[in-house]
Amino acid sequence: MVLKLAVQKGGRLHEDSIQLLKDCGISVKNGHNQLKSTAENFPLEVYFLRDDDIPQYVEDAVAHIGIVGENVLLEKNKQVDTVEPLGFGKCRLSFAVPKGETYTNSTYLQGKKIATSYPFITQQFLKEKGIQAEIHEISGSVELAPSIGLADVVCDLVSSGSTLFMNGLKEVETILKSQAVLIKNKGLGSEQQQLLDKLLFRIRSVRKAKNNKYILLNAPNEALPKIFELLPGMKSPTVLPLAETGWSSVHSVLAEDEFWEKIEKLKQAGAQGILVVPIEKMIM
Ligand SMILES: Nc1ncnc2c1ncn2[C@@H]1O[C@H](COP(=O)(O)OP(=O)(O)OP(=O)(O)O)[C@@H](O)[C@H]1O
Ligand SMILES: O=P(O)(O)OC[C@H]1O[C@H](OP(=O)(O)OP(=O)(O)O)[C@H](O)[C@@H]1O
Ligand SMILES: [Mg+2]
Repeated sequence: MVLKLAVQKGGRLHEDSIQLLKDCGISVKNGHNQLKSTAENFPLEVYFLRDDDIPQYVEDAVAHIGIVGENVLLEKNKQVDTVEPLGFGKCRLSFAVPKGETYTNSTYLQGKKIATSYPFITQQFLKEKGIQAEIHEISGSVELAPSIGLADVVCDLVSSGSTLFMNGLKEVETILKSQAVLIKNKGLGSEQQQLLDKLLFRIRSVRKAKNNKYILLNAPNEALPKIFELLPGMKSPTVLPLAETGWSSVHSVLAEDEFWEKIEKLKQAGAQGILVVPIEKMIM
């Protein structure tokens, strides 16, 4: 019994997908042009595919699970379950217009010609807003469309915005925020579900660890109550006496997103010699 996983063959999600497996202790070798690989130390078979095909493969149970962007998942509109967001491949699907244009709201799009690789999502948005527009589907280099007279507007993926900028366009409306997600077939057997649960446990431990830091600091004992308030830790902070009397070392875990704010407050409360180290795995 193996779990079959579909990942992107190349492109934006490939490396992060393989790295995630690696962080989960699963090594997958994929040589050049190799489209299938078996993990060495987990009952996992990996298929390397165009991302567009992944939802269909998972719906059909050719692959039990897959890693794909939410943008592709929504566009393909297949019957699969989303299991877990994976925190990479973050981007948004937005309308963009030539930078000299004035766009106040979506009524601007009425009667316009829109170039996109996401005709289904774009059409849904227009329908919700009651707008009639012409959608011109193209599979790549969408940002070029206005400058060569193919369209008035584009609806495409944006991350840093540099592709839009380089093509004289400006982002005017975001219709979807996306990241890579783990999807699964709706009718998984119990053995595959068990393997998926095992994999998911590892993925969650890895992701939790990435979102947290281990913090060590020294503080005078009278500052400890204030410091405990700032550092609840996984259960409660670890406190060890320092060789110098009246001082302690405090160890705890801190969420990445509240990191800088907390560090300031800890310093104000009397913390010194603060060390922050990455956590490799975090099992709750
Ligand atoms: N600029 C970006 N920053 C971050 N994530 C992105 C960016 N562009 C795309 N993505 C995400 O990565 C996914 C794959 O993007 P990529 O450009 O590699 O797709 P593709 O060219 O369609 O590849 P394929 O050859 O597999 O069809 C997208 O569907 C999206 O979820
Ligand atoms: O806002 P930015 O950071 O510039 O990123 C946006 C660009 O990234 C993606 O294309 P990608 O570079 O993956 O090439 P592709 O269109 O050939 O897949 C997307 O289709 C945009 O063109
Ligand atoms: Mg694709």
